Amino acid sequence: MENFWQTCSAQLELELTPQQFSAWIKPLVPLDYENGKLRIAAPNRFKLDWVKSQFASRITALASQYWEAPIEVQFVLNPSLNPPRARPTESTSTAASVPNGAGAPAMHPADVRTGDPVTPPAGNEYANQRGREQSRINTDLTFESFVTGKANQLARAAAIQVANNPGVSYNPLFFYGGVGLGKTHLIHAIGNQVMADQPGARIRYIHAEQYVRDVVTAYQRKGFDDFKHYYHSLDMLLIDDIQFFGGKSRTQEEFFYAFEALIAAKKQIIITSDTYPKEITGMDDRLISRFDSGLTVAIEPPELEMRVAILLKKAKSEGVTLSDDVAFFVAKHLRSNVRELEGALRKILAYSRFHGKDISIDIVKEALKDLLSVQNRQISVENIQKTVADFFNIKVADMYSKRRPANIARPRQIAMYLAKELTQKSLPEIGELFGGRDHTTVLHAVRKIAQDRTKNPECNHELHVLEQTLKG
Ligand SMILES: Nc1ncnc2c1ncn2[C@@H]1O[C@H](COP(=O)(O)OP(=O)(O)OP(=O)(O)O)[C@@H](O)[C@H]1O
Repeated sequence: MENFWQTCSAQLELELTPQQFSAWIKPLVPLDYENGKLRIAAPNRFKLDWVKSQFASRITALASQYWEAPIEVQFVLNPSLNPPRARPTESTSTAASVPNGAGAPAMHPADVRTGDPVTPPAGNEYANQRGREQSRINTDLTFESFVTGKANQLARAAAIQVANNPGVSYNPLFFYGGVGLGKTHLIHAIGNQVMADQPGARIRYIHAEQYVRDVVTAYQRKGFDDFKHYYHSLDMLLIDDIQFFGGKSRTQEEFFYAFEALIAAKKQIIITSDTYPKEITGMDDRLISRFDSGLTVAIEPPELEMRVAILLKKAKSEGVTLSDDVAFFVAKHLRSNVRELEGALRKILAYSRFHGKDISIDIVKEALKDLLSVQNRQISVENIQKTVADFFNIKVADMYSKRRPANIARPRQIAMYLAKELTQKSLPEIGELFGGRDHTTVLHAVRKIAQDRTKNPECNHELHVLEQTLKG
């Protein structure tokens, strides 16, 4: 029983973020195991419900693997583990002076990904966390832990510039790019540096969804004065995934006032979004034009070498040395984003530890079986041809035809480029699949589109949309 729990927690520690592990798994206590039934105690109802909904199936799978038999896992409440403490009530919280975050008694579990505290703070804990909570900066997300490559070097340079001269150089600074490419990481890195340089600065990181919730709360409590006072008096506002404001006019209006006040006072604003300002749907034009009034920088999906560097660095920070061939194998197969790479690495480490085997390509194939088969299934040249043809409204047959009008030739070149980027096929193989074309034709297409992509934001955006569609 004890042995099982040690193995199981070691495994989960690898699979989860440190915050998740210490918030949800560490407080659990295994009670007993009998006739295929395992009982695990959670310290309170909140944790019990969350663990049940999020981790029960994983713990059950690990238990079944350990005992090599189907196991029923029961989660029970064990209040003696942690006597109930008084939760902060609204009157003891700072809801009025600090919207949501610090004021809300219970943090939404979704905030785990943003690095916000995951447990509802109580009593002294609450008081101790206040300073950190008010900025919500995740101290792990720094420039040092951010790997740079072609895909993000411009964004990083702009971030460093702004961190060195907040409110002066580019205001607002607007980062856009697909999911899991490091936008959140980069804005926390700026926040961390400014906090270190100016410990008294009033900095606030907030996810746009939380900002929307704050507006709703202010509305319900008739607390807009406090809301305005708080946001308008910040020294730096970092707002993540602003596309969530789309279609929410009251939120946009409040944000507009905050934006104007902060910019006028030369306070730095940094914004991230999954797309560039003009493409955000349901966003007021006056906000769009303001978003674009400082510096707008894209973060691209990482190239192969950068993916390898990220894997090596992340493995090293877990105390594991990954061989180059393993890192290249993973990086070649998982191309979409850094979050996916991190998840894959966690799986590999957990798998190798659980089975007591060194990490090799075979172990990686086993550990990532599901992930790799999904990738292989999704991205075939045929799939790319169909997706690109649909996107440009041409016939799939035009992908193989000899016709060369521009409205067909360009989508065909784009499809060839994507085939090279997203599949393992060689240039001659791709040529063959595009109506028996020579490999030099494919090479020309790949180079041309790669070049266009760096020069033409419109083209880059099209490719971005296509890549996201293909990766599902
Ligand atoms: N260049 C990088 N170097 C090191 N780690 C990175 C890099 N880019 C991203 N990461 C890591 O990948 C994970 C996802 O990154 P992040 O949350 O910043 O993505 P995002 O672009 O904000 O995505 P979303 O749009 O989904 O919010 C994080 O754990 C982050 O630390």
